[in-house]
Amino acid sequence: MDGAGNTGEPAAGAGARPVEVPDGFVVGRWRVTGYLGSGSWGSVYLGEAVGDAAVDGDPAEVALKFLPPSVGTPGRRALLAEVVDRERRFSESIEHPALIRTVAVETAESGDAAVDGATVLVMERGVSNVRQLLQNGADLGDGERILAEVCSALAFMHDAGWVHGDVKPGNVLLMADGSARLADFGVTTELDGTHAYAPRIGSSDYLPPEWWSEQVGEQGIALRPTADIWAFGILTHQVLAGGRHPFAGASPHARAMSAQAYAHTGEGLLLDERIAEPWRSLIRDCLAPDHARRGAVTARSLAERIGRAGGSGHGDRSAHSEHSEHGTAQPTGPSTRRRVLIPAVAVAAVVAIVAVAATVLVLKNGSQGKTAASSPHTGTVTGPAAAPATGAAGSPRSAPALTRGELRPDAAVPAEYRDVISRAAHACPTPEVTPAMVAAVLKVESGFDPKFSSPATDSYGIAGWTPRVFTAWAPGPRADYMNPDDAIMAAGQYLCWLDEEFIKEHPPGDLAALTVAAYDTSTKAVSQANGVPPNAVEFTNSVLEYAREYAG
Ligand SMILES: Nc1ncnc2c1ncn2[C@@H]1O[C@H](COP(=O)(O)OP(=O)(O)OP(=O)(O)O)[C@@H](O)[C@H]1O
Repeated sequence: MDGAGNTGEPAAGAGARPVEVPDGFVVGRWRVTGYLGSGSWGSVYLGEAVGDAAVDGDPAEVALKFLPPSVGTPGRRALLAEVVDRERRFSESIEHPALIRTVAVETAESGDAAVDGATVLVMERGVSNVRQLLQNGADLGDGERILAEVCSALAFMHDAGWVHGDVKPGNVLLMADGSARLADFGVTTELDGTHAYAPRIGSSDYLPPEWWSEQVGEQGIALRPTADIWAFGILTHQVLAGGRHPFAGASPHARAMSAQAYAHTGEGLLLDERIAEPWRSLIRDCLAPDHARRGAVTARSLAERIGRAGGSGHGDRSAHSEHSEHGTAQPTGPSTRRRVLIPAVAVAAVVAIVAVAATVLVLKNGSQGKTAASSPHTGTVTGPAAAPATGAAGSPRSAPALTRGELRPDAAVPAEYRDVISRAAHACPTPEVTPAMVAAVLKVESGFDPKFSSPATDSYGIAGWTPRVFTAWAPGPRADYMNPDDAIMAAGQYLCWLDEEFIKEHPPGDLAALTVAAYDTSTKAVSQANGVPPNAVEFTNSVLEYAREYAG
């Protein structure tokens, strides 16, 4: 299905709310009056100002985003703290008519243990978002103007030295007056030179191809304005083509693979025939396959092109009438709490509907392997790693038995994990990722111990996940690496991705072995070693041996 099927974000409102807040709950000068929806990190509620506590400039209605104080695993808590901090820093720094304004940041304190300590972002309230409109099949007749507004916000952010990092239809809110505003600044980050760094979080349908192979350093992954440009290209295509994504695939993961294939071959960009020039050429430029070529396309230049194409928004909203004619960020008068910076390209008016949503949160292990440090298997392997891997680059023995590796009924694989191991492997279309391979990885990683914990290597649970890496492959926003089902499904997905990468690249050597080696180290390490890197030989051989033993 064109529209709803591939906006890359799950249906709204499904599942438990990360933060349950009762109607009537008061935080700061706001009272909760209803529920709007939940995302990966928190829940958003409708709010109104409490009696005469409202101060000048407060909107009558607000959206209250509750970000929980301390839930989940240590890794998830750390990531959440970072998301909160980024939202706060950005909101307190800049303002623009096409950026959702954060009116206040509060901390919930009421004696309700489930809510107390939550950070609450008090925001202007949107009445709908572009994802909902596309999923509902609404006519986005005014799509060009919405795009103009989003682009003006991006140009402003980039000019002021910020990268949004999560541009997608669900983060383009539509206001009661019809105007569009960009929201959700949990990944937003300030540039330091040409780069900024962010946690490796994103919505896979909107991530540029190079994102998947970036190094993850101490500060996170490098994020450049070109990532926003790519995402804007995808967004533009979807807005102008009834929600259709420009890369083929039935899932966000598959479409991300298509985008990466396109980055290698230059083929596979499927522009919808409904889209007219000059929009087609604008999308093509935004979706230049590599960062370097995309670097020539600035959000400011796009805003100007859109203006020439007739999609430009114009007219100022009264509350934001102090503009720099040339788009140079500049502080205005005695702003109460925030530096107020306004750009040249302003905004206009549109549509509406209401609903809720949740987002795909993806994080991938690029160059560091599944664990940020070395795997915990060394010294714990009791399996028959007899014949060591050989060859200059540690090329392992081939593993013919792996390619049809269902689990033998008498294999020493705990019964309670067989079903999920099988599901995890069969979710992968490649022949190398089999139940036997997945089971063997678990055996070597943890000995099938769901409570496995190795703080020294930052790896935990049955699959030995490093928490921040797990987030990328987690089967859902609330998945837990200590939960065997979640950990095993994520391990299967990660193995699958690695195998698909090698299938595309055709490196020399046995694909199963390379996949296992990359699982322990990284695709980059395997490429550089032109085979199994020396430090992955023991792990790889152990896994292959167990896989043969387990295979029927
Ligand atoms: N300022 C707002 N006004 C109205 N609705 C909002 C506002 N901010 C968020 N929402 C809605 O609340 C829901 C949850 O939003 P939130 O930003 O937490 O998550 P998301 O963007 O859907 O997902 P993720 O956090 O995974 O990116 C969404 O339906 C979103 O449209």
